Amino acid sequence: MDINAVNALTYEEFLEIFGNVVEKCPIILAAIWSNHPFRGIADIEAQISDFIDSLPESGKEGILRCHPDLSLPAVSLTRDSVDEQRAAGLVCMDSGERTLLLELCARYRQRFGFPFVICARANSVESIGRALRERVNRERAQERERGIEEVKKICSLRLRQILQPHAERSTNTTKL
Ligand SMILES: NC(=O)N[C@H]1NC(=O)NC1=O
Repeated sequence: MDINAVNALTYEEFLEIFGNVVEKCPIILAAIWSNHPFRGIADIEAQISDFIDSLPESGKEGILRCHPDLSLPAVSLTRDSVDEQRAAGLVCMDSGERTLLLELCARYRQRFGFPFVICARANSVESIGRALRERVNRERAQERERGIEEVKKICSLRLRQILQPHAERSTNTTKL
């Protein structure tokens, strides 16, 4: 889909196609629709990023809370999340690795009050495990910002998946 096709969409169609580029936050896309026509993919991305940056801390934490924990059963995930977690190799983990990851995610959520968010497509089971062990010990403000950076990476790849579906993307399957 090119940018002219995007700009020709109705609001409802736009939301249907792009509504989940920030996980379960269609309101962000509903908001940036006010500024269309868009100049290109970078423009859409910048507008989403600016909108997120303009939110208070509670709003940013709200966005993080819309993300599922890694490694949950596929039935409770959006299609996008399932594909991303598969790309990182999270669906191939053995039960020991899964239990460890879930425990670390629970510890993180308990400490910060929002889930651990990382761009799965840019990582492997191994690097996700490493990042979790490191990030669980950080400060809340630091993790709020880091989580939002990861949300933006996820968003960028989801936008490219829609607008440039044939471009190459990284997939990793390394073990924990
Ligand atoms: N918790 C978390 O990081 N979730 C996600 N990461 C990603 O790339 N897709 C997700 O749903």
